Amino acid sequence: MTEMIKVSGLAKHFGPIRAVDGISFAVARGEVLGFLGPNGAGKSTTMKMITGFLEPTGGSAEVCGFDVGRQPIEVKRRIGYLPEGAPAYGDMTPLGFLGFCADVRGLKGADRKAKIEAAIDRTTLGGVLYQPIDTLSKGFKRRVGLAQALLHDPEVLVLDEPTDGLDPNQKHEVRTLIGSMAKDKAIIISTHILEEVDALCSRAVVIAGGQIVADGTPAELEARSRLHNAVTVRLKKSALPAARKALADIPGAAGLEEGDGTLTVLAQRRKTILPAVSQALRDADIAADEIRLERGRLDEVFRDITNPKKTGEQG
Ligand SMILES: Nc1ncnc2c1ncn2[C@@H]1O[C@H](COP(=O)(O)OP(=O)(O)OP(=O)(O)O)[C@@H](O)[C@H]1O
Repeated sequence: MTEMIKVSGLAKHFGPIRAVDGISFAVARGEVLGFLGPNGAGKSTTMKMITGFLEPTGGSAEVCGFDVGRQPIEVKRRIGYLPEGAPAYGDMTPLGFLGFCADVRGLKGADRKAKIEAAIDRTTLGGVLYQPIDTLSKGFKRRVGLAQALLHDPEVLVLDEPTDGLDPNQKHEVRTLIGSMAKDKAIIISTHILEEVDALCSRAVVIAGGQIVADGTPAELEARSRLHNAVTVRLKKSALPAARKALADIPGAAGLEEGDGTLTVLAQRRKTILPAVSQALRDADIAADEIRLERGRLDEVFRDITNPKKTGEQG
């Protein structure tokens, strides 16, 4: 596993505010790391330090083996950054802006032309190349920001809320684009959207109050959910009382919850209860409309681990 991004004890304090408070993690080639956290958790500040836009108060960040503080040019050559809100020069056209970015990056001649064309292609900007960026829709503005980040085909991408404010189709397009690039790059995206983590990320780091509170695959995080391995049974209302009785004493169960026409049998950690639930219903001659095994819910886990006042069952 090649580590492309390595963050060690990184910290940023703004006076008394500990925006980032000593975080460490690494991202390998082929990984899409989802950076998750509530507002003000420190996601953007961390990204600004990894990309060299903000100097850390403590700790260090490395990109492709180069230290962000000591070797900033080497780092900037290898990194593409979409800052929060995808800022660009509004009176430039996308073509003018990408040309400007190519010049700043020192691209020349045929290589410059080919890289601009490739970035336009990947972000489907062809139809708006000559329209001032200020007059573009939010979705197209975001694509201009992405095109700028991809322009030099960097090995590392840091994308701050790349799908924020986009409509569902645009979100899907941007996710597909990021997914298509994942194989040979290391990518960090920050997001509030948990389904994005499921759809796109191989790993999620959850940050709250400037500190890492969870780090694992989406499946590992879902396994920390109260609902992980629970079984939900949908029934006709008339069958509910009998089902409640039949499901009251399942081996390995941790409780029974009732929803609208559903009963959910919670499972004790690492216990499989689906066969026993099906058997109990059969034994009582109860026909269920649906029996569903729950994977666990990322949103529930996220709320639990980022809200210290609430105590959830955590592994
Ligand atoms: N330049 C600054 N001066 C003072 N405080 C700052 C500065 N930049 C960020 N902060 C504070 O640092 C904390 C972390 O902010 P940051 O923008 O990194 O959070 P975030 O996780 O990206 O939040 P969001 O999801 O809302 O974008 C917040 O309390 C914020 O107010």
